[in-house]
Amino acid sequence: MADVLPIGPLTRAAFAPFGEVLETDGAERRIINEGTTERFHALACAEAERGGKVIINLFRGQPRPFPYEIAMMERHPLGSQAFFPIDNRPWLVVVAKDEDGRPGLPQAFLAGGRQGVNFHANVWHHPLIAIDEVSDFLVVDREGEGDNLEEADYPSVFRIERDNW
Ligand SMILES: NC(=O)N[C@@H](O)C(=O)O
Ligand code: NI
Repeated sequence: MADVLPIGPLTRAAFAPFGEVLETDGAERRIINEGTTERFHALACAEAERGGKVIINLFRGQPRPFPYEIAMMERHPLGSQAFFPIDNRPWLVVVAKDEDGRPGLPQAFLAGGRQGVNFHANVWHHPLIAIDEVSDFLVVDREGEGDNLEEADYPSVFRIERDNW
């Protein structure tokens, strides 16, 4: 019987061990362009180790079927990876602490439609989980030499129920 994962709200404090939450609340706000624009400054810094370059992508995520099974995690040792939803729809973020080179217990967060995340380099996370509809995301991550993808399967799956948030 798969363990059902609790799903918590995405907050800066809860997500701090894994990276930053990208949102306007609590951000450094600068008024620019003769007062016509608010700049929410430096929400996170992109990392691109070993001479890699930071690239900007669009991801179009197919909605995951629920109940959804978390059976694996991945991480990017050489760079960070940031996701920001374009369609203003909620999505799921699943991360885990490292335990001797393997992902520990998954931690699931429900992200709002105006909340993004920046996974720090080498942080275990599940690949993009879109909910209910095809969803587009702006993604900032690293391109360059070296193997920037490490994957790990869990010995048993964890389940995410649709009515669990
Ligand atoms: N593979 C890829 O570019 N995407 C994953 O890293 C992901 O976290 O979705
Ligand atoms: Ni990734």
